[in-house]
Amino acid sequence: MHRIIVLDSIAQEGLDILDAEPGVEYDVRTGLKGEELRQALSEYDGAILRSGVKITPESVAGNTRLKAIVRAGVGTDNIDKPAATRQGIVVMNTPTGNTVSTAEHAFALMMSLSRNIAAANQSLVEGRWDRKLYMGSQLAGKTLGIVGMGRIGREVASRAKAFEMRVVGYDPFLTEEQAMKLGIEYAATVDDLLPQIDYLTVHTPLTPETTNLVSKANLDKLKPGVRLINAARGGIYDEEALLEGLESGKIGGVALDVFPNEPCIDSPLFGRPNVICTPHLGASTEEAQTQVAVEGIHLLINFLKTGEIRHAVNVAALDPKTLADMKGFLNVAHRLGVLLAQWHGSGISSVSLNYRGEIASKSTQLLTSAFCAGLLENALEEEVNVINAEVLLRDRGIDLVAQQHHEMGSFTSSMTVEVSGADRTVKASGALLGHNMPRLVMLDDHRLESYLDGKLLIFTHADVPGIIGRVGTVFGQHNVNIGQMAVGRAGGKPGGRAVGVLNLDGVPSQAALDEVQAIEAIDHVCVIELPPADQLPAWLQN
Ligand SMILES: NC(=O)c1ccc[n+]([C@@H]2O[C@H](COP(=O)([O-])OP(=O)(O)OC[C@H]3O[C@@H](n4cnc5c(N)ncnc54)[C@H](O)[C@@H]3O)[C@@H](O)[C@H]2O)c1
Ligand SMILES: O=C(O)[C@H](O)COP(=O)(O)O
Repeated sequence: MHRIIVLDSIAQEGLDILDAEPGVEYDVRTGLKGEELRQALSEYDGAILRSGVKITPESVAGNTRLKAIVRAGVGTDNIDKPAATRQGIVVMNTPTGNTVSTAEHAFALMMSLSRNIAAANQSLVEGRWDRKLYMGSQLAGKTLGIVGMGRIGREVASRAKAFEMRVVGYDPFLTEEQAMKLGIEYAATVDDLLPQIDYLTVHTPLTPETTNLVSKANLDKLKPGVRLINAARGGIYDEEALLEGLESGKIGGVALDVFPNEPCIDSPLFGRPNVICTPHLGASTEEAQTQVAVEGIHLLINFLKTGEIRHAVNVAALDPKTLADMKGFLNVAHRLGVLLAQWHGSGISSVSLNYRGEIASKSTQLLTSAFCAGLLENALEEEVNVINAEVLLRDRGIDLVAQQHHEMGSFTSSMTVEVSGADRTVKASGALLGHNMPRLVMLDDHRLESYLDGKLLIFTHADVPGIIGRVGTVFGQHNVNIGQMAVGRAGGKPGGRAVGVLNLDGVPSQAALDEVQAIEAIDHVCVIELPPADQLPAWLQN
């Protein structure tokens, strides 16, 4: 049974899907924070929320159950993504469900500002008929600056064009050619855009670059009387600068839907002339809420039931077909990680992965994560999976490089991993037989073909006659059955170094290992425990 917690109020249509979904149960628990939120999250497999809940590092600390957090909306700035990633939790959003509603809200704010709708309404409510006081300004013929030409920015632009406005856009990913196609003018920088415009609307996330995009320092770049709209994130305009600009008359009006700290019920901007504020209502339409709730719930259910990852903001996407297609090789990658962690031992400082053949054109990023999960999983207290493995590895100062080679080697697909550190470098290659038979096909420079499961005894030795027989005799005497055996020679040539890999049915006693180690041609003996053949890591079990 997958358990889901709904942390914010979402549309009933989303809850209806949960009600009808077999194998899923859910609770709606809104208003949680602090320890109560941490405790609650540890009891569920998935969570869905809007902007009203803050997921901090403390909220997910020690959580070994939660696998996914879905934001029914766009901005995931209320979720500490590095903390979620470290905890192995996928964070997904619903990027398109509220685009049009938010664009319309930005537009509504712009129109309300230009025609004093809110203040004029209030004057009537208060019993005044102030026609002269509320002289407005027409949008047609005016210039609108849009910073952030993503989904919402583009919808605002197309509406502004319909209102016969001249539109100038800036976005680091907007090219002159794209601007032309959108029927807008291109600005190379925000500074180029600011002096030209009568209205400014921002549709970017809050980042170091967009914080205080309008500030006291650049007020003088604006045209007198400019009207500013923000339905993106609080903090993109410096509120002190807005106050100063309104005071001096440099700014003709301000409309805000978002605030640096929400909920915000007290601000020096509230109630001022030429200021309209709404309590983060951009996405609050029935249509948008239905879409984000339905999409968000589907994202959660699909992830929990099939492992499909869509619209993740902290990990690469993974559709069910790719997952099914790569399952066998993910298993190879994971087992190589478990093997090399033990074959190398402590002190790993770098990992280099090489993918060869058909697999090189697939999602090698995911294979790398699967390898890292295997490499770390027995060393770390916390749960390691494909979401957090790479971050946890890099956190430990381990360098990671991966390369793809599309030409085939001896196998249709293979991967080779070299692990170094503490004056030791070890190497292993893995391949897949059929759909689900992982094989070790090279260990250090020794070619071989060994199973990649269960208890292995690996021993390196001089390539001289009699070694295999003597090792077999030792295990026979100690009553440890050998299930399978593979041997390989360095460079494939006789008379040099060689390696033996035995699949054992039981763990050999120390006495048995000592006897093997005492065989003079043998220099290194190591017992390695891999998952049984039919056991997949939890993150690969869907
Ligand atoms: N008020 C609301 O209720 C509401 C609703 C939905 C979205 N939002 C917010 O609106 C914003 C935009 O949403 P979207 O769906 O259009 O996102 P989006 O990802 O489609 O677009 C964001 C755009 O911002 C651009 N950008 C990033 N840094 C920039 C910079 N320094 N200067 C200029 N452009 C920059 C990106 O290149 C991208 O094109 C987000 O912050 C989102 O959280 C608010
Ligand atoms: O980023 C978003 O999607 C908006 O800010 C909407 O937030 P909400 O879902 O809390 O209304």
